[in-house]
Formats: sequence, structure tokens, C-alpha cells
Amino acid sequence: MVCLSAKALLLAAGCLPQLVHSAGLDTSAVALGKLYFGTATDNPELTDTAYVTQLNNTDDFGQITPGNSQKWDATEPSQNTFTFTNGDVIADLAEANGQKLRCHNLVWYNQLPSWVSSGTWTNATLLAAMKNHITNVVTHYKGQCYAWDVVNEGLADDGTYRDNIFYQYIGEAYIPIAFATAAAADPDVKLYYNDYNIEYAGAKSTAAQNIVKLIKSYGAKIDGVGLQGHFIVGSTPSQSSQASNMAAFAALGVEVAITELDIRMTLPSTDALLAQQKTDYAGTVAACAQTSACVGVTIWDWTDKYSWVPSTFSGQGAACPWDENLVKKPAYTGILTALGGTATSTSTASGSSTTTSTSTSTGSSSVAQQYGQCGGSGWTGATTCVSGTTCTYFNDWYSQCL
Ligand SMILES: O[C@@H]1[C@@H](O)[C@H](O[C@@H]2CO[C@@H](O[C@@H]3CO[C@@H](O[C@@H]4CO[C@@H](O)[C@H](O)[C@H]4O)[C@H](O)[C@H]3O)[C@H](O)[C@H]2O)OC[C@H]1O
Repeated sequence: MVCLSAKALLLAAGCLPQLVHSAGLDTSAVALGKLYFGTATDNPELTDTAYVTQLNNTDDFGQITPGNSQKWDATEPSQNTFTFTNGDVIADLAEANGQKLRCHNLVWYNQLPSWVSSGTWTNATLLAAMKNHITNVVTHYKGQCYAWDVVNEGLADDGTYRDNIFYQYIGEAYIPIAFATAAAADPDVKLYYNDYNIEYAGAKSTAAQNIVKLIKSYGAKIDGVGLQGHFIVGSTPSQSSQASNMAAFAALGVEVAITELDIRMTLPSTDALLAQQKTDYAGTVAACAQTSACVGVTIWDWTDKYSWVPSTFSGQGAACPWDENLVKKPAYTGILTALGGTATSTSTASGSSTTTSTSTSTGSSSVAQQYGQCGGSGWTGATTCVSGTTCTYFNDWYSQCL
């Protein structure tokens, strides 16, 4: 009775307190049978204490990816001089937290040091330089990575090979040779081809499937295909198209992962855009959730504060599930619901009229509670509580499984 009175006081004050234990994104993903839910991060952000506190929250993040510090320009700035300092900071953080590390990346046309991109090469010298780079970097991180993105973005959008320096001097063989070199350096790490605009059926996805076949035809190992998932609010491919595309890769005997998910919008953000973003995140994560070959989802950083989007796509941003003040956006709930996770409400600002729908994973069962928050829109649906709890109505617009 005292408890309900306290709640009534808080409700009257226009603020709903956190009331139930929350299972986060990784906990929910693992409960579904996935290996992880994770996020990219980067070294400059690690001086931000509030940021790091959430990055270390293994309830949400069971995996991290270094956004820049394992790339070629970071690891081999001068030929045969290797620098692992920044990459090690993130690898050590993952190890300290017990988070999986997706290692990113070995061979990419972008973020190359000038000695590679502007060097004078022959087939033999570039091949030797590429193999030396892969061998040294993979050996350094041996045993620390769940997976390596061995070749990143080797395709143009029309499905032809990207005309990068490796293709120019080595031809398509640079791809299987890169995979074979990585496998020789660490036979246990998963080896991925990673690209964007291969998340749905089309010429580029077909070409990526052909890369899987090519690598195997050389007798080399490929374990997975990374679907980057840099999407646009309202133009995100449907759940069904993403799931059927994942199935096409799985049919080739490889796993898949969503490796760089973010869903950007033209700024400024509005409630309508945030609601659509929630739907888009939910559909994408649900495609992975329903596909047994999809091992996990990585968002390309978790907060708008450090997203790469505004500096890359002029006038666009707000692409992450947390805003620039590190506050969860509707997208967070969309992801959690898609993962069938146990959800909760956190304190909400007075005057907000958001209706939140949450769910608890009990195999295939779903809705655990629905409510209107802080002057919200009223009771919105039936409640099925997990075993051992019952639906308790506090008033006509708020209920909870207790
Ligand atoms: O600090 C940042 C890093 O975060 C950044 O990481 C890379 C970001 O994504 C990957 O490469 C980009 C993928 O998206 C391409 O643009 C797409 C063009 O087609 C559109 O349909 C699609 O929506 C777009 O996303 C970019 O052109 C790629 O660069 C890459 O794997 C990450 O490493 O790297 C730059 C740093 O400054």
C-alpha cells in the first residue's frame, strides 16, 4: 500500500520511476540464441567517463569493434612498422569486460597509408606487402578476436569488383589470397567478407555470394559475411527482404552478422522520424533474430554523440539508438522488442506522452506489459506476464507484471 502510494506520488509528479529489472540488448540476444549484441567504439571516446560506463555495460554490449584503430593506416603507417597501441586499448577493454571483439579490418581501399595508396607497385610487391600486413596484424591479435573482417568493401554497387589498388595489381585473386593468409596466421578466428548494400537481394549481394564461392574455389576458408547495415530512416530494407538475403548467404555455408548498423535521418530529428527509426531498427534486428545463421548485431557506435554519420553525410545524423546526451531513443526499445527482451521503463521527463510496449522472452511468448507514461495515452493492449508474475493495474493507464 505504501509502495503504491509512492508510485502514485511519482506519477502525479509526472515522472515514472524504473520499476522492473531490465534485460539489456546483449542479454536478450544471447537468450535468443545469438552470440552477441555489440557496438563499435573508438579511442578518442574513451576519455568520456559517462560514455565508457555504458560501453562497459555488458547487459547491453557483449561485443565491441574498434571503429578505426585496427585499420591499415593505424596499424602499419610506414611499411613494415607496426603500431598496435590504440587497437590494443580496445582489445584490452573487451577482454577486461568479457566482451567479444570483432576485428576490423585487414584489406580495404580506404584509410590506407599513403605508402600503400600512392606506392609504386608490381603484382609481386603489392602481394608481398598485403600478405605481410595481414600476417603481422592477425598474428598480433591471435586469440583475441571472434572474427576478422578480412576484406572490406571489395565491390562496387553494381556488383563489379571495386577498382581498388589491390584489384588493379593483383586481380580478384587478392581476395582469396587475403583470406588464406589470415587463416594461416590464426586458424581459429572467423574470417568475414564485409560490405554495405548487400543487406538485400540485388546485383551487389549476388556478387558478394560469388565472392564466398570464389574464396572456397581457391581452397581458402571463409566463415562469414558481414552485412554493414548503414541505413536511412524510412528506406531501410524490410525485415523479410533482409531475412531472405541472409538465407541466401547461409545456403552457401557461411554465417552472417549485421556488423555496422546505424539508421540515419535528415536533421533535425522529429518524433515521427524517431518513431520510424524505431520501426526500422526493430525490423533489421528481427531479421537477424529470426535467422539462425545470423550470429549477432553490432551498431556503429551506440550514441549520436560519437556517430560517424554527421561528418560523412552532410545534414544527416541522429543514427544511433542513444541520443547525444546518452539517453535512450525509441530505437532502443525497438531493438529490445525485436530481441524478445525483458524490458522496463526508465524515468521519463515530465510531459512526455510516449507509449512504450515491452516484452519478455519466454521462448516464443511476447508482451509482458504495455502502458502510457507520464500523462500517456492510456492502456493499450492485453498483457501476458511471465511465469510467477501477475498483471497489476495501478490505475487506468499504467500496469505492470509483478
Ligand atoms: O570514424 C570513422 C569510422 O567510424 C568509419 O568506419 C567505417 C564506416 O562504415 C564503413 O564504410 C562506409 C560504409 O558506408 C559507405 O557509404 C554507403 C554508400 O551507400 C549508401 O547506400 C549507404 O547507405 C552508405 O552507408 C561509406 O562510403 C563507407 O566508407 C566502414 O566499414 C567502416 O570502417 O570510417 C571513417 C572514420 O572516419
